[in-house]
Amino acid sequence: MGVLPVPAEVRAILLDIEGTTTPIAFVQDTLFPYIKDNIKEYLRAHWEEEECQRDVGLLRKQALEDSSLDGVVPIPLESGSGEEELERVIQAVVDNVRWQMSLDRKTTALKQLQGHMWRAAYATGHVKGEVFEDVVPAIRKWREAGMKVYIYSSGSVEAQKLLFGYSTEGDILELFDGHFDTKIGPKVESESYRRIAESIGCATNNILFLTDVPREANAAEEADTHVAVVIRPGNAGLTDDEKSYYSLISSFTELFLPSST
Ligand SMILES: CSCCC(=O)C(=O)COP(=O)(O)O
Ligand SMILES: [Mg+2]
Repeated sequence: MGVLPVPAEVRAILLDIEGTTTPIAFVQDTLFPYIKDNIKEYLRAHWEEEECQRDVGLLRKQALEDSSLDGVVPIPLESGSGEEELERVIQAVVDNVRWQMSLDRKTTALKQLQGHMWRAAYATGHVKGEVFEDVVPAIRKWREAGMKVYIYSSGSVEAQKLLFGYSTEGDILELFDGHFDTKIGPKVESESYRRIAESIGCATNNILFLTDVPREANAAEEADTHVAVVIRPGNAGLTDDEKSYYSLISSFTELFLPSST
């Protein structure tokens, strides 16, 4: 096992979810199929609700922005009433969501709807959020050492709170000082890390960001944030250059805080 010393100026640890706190397989094989299998029924059941209409409105706007992309599915406005017309619009939403998911897009519109759909899956006990076994004990130790701990995931803040609120380790939301999603900006843009630092009330170099995705690490580093790339079972492989360039950890226990004993 390696040891990665955390620079003394780091005051906050910012965590990615998929591939970092949580197996990619849980997201790909449990969470995403739940959306694909249940979306049509969900839309039929919740269509009249304000939240559902807001989600559809966001998806429609995103589809317009995506209009130059290959395979995009536009979402028409309902013209008139009647079951057939409703089914036509719902089918367009279903096809749009399936198209976005086939490309693993991280649009806020898609992530908002997914977060709302997972609510029932977690609340009924159908799904429990998976976290790697080193995650909870390591975060507890970091917090005891005075470190702040935040989440930054493409999954919506609501989806993040469900995953950790209904996790295999119980409700572990108390471990986090705050949550960020794509509303602050995409994870592959350095400006997002500057905004996060501003929101936390620290400098970008007071933050250590842990992620499985080198493009995200690169964006954070451009903003002068410390980074380490996390290697977990099931994560995408790294190139030799990435392996030699980035600090790597395969467990949170490998982080060594200056004040740890
Ligand atoms: C918050 S659970 C859902 C995860 C998700 O939808 C996703 O896109 C994961 O992205 P991440 O930024 O955590 O790698
Ligand atoms: Mg990730």
